[in-house]
Amino acid sequence: MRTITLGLLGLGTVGSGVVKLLQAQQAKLEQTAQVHFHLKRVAVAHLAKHRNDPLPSGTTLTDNIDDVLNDQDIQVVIETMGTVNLARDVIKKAIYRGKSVITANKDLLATDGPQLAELARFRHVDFMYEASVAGGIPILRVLSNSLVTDQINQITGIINGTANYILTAMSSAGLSYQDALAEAQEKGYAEPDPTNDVKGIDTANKLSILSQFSFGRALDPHQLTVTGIDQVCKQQLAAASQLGYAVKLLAIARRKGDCIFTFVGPALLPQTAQLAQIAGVQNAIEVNSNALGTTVYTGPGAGAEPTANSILSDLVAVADHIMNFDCGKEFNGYHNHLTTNSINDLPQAYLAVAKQAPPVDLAWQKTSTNNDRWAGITPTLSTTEAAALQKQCDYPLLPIANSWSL
Ligand SMILES: NC(=O)C1=CN([C@@H]2O[C@H](COP(=O)(O)OP(=O)(O)OC[C@H]3O[C@@H](n4cnc5c(N)ncnc54)[C@H](OP(=O)(O)O)[C@@H]3O)[C@@H](O)[C@H]2O)C=CC1
Ligand SMILES: N[C@@H](CC=O)C(=O)O
Repeated sequence: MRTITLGLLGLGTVGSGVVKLLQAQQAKLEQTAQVHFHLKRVAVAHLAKHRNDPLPSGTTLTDNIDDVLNDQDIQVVIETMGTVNLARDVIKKAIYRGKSVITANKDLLATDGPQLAELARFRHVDFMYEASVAGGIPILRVLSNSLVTDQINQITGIINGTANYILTAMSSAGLSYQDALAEAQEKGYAEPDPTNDVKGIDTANKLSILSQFSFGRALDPHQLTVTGIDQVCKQQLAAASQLGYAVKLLAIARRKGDCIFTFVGPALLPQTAQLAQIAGVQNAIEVNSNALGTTVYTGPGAGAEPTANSILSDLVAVADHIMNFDCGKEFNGYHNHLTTNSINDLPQAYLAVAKQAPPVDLAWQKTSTNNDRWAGITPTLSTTEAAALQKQCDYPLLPIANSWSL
């Protein structure tokens, strides 16, 4: 059996998951791919750090990334370090040296994905990143393979495990925001710096990748209007629940003609909606398309083994291409010229929470009181009307998902 030699960059939550699963599923992997995988080198930042699991025999640990890049035996580099600038440099070098690359680094993909994909195509190597969106859910392959002949109209996702874990823990277990975040960090769901998780930036980065696979157009995350969950408080969650809604950090991209309308932020879903049931670290992506109608893909959105599983599914695909001298095809070769717009600018309904009752001239659909606070679901408001109402509320207005008309 032929051997494919691997190099791994990073041995944290995801990297150690890769090593563990590679060992545990070695026999099945080798039978499926008809290849023996040899993990030759693993690069880390801190050589002396205590590691729970020993590396397989024949694998060496280094704190010099060049040991991996300069090793001519290594055909596939798996990048699980994170960071943008260092990872970009390293991945470019690996590609230039004829190595295929697998990464879970959505921050890098959101900024440099198209350029790196182009470079890999030019150098006839593979560049794959199934694990970059929704951890263990194989959503990118579903979009690029299974739905290739379907026309996608809208994708709606809960695609940050940390944020969903925090919102669930705050609303169901009554945890404080800080305690819920600490739990998500301890379980390895959060990024080393969780700012991107809680501020919606990680969600925006993943939506950019999903949009590329759904509509052939990656989004520029810097041009998206993005709101996080760091301002969502228990009073809003309780009010939403009393009124029959759940608050979720949603990513939405909807195609209308030649435009993609986007939304990234906390929003209310009716408690009966399928996405409202997604709890803890689970993620979900609802796809609305012409041929299939509505399909929903759910699973763990973060964590060592789910993410490693997605990385190793990429490895099987890369191995197949190496064996068949067929590397260099784009992971998703669909490209379209589309403009973008923000759903936030459309008239929509909101959850408003205020100390005093709101102006009586608005036809409130539902109201309730919550301790000393008043809460209600507004009718559809223009952005000007919403801004005026916001001045009377002590918490940010939260939009009702899909109340906008497009
Ligand atoms: N955690 C998750 O559930 C998911 C994470 N991802 C992505 O996967 C990537 C890794 O995340 P995660 O495993 O959580 O991160 P961790 O912080 O747990 O691990 C990072 C690893 O990279 C190593 N590293 C950092 N800098 C360098 C360097 N300069 N040279 C060599 N090694 C270095 C660290 O070494 P050392 O151990 O010595 O400190 C560590 O082993 C990120 O891009 C993240 O966004 C994607 C999906 C899910
Ligand atoms: N921090 C991320 C990890 C996976 O991408 C998350 O919580 O979803």
